Amino acid sequence: MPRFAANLTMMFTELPFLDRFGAAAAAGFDAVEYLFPYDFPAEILAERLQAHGLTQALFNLPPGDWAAGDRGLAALPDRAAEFRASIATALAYAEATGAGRVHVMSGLADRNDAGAVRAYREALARLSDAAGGQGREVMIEPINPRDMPGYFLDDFDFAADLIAALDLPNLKLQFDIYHRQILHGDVLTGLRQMMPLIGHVQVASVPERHEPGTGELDDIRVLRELDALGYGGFVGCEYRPATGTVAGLGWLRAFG
Ligand SMILES: O=C(O)C(=O)[C@@H](O)CO
Ligand SMILES: [Mg+2]
Repeated sequence: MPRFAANLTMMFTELPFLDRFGAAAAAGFDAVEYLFPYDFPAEILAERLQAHGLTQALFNLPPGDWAAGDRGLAALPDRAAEFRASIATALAYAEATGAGRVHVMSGLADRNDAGAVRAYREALARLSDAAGGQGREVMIEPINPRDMPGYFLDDFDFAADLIAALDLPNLKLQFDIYHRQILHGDVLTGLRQMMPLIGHVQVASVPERHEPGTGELDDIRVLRELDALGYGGFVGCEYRPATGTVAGLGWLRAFG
């Protein structure tokens, strides 16, 4: 059975960020993920994790200036120096929090631009090498253009082909079921084909991005397939609760 990680960027938003750790543990989670840890000292986050017996499943590298519209740096040739600096920042947080994997966002760029593709490949090789030295994995995640217009990595096959071509032992696919359904559909076949490449899974209903099982797809059936495929990693609950976070956790009971 996969282990479910509460996504503290989207869940428990009724509470201040640092209080979400305890709330997630009280709700039965033993792992958490979130977009970015950088607003808080790493030691404070580590203390929250330890106090509540939580595992840090994943977080993202610094994405550039999010408020100004940046959505990652990896495929941006003119931001390469900033990207290199962001590796050290992210890995210091990963070490302090014990996160076994980090997600690197590509940025907004044209996937048909050879310069962007070259920068992306170089960035992934550099990051994977640095993270691998600490025993950590690196995730890349295709994101749908409705949520993130202009995002470079917007195709699962492109991501899978790139991972295969780069052949880096710790570079993996972040398979977000929500993005997969919007981008391509054919979710079960995608999972079956790409399972050897998958290092992290996330789930939300389509199209509202609410609790699993409340949208157009039988998310519970999809999650059971993960089990059948022998997936033993984390599933990040990256959804916006429709009403309250705890009130909306009924779907988790299907998994005991
Ligand atoms: O949006 C998603 O889906 C994510 O997993 C984030 O890490 C990137 O915005
Ligand atoms: Mg996601």
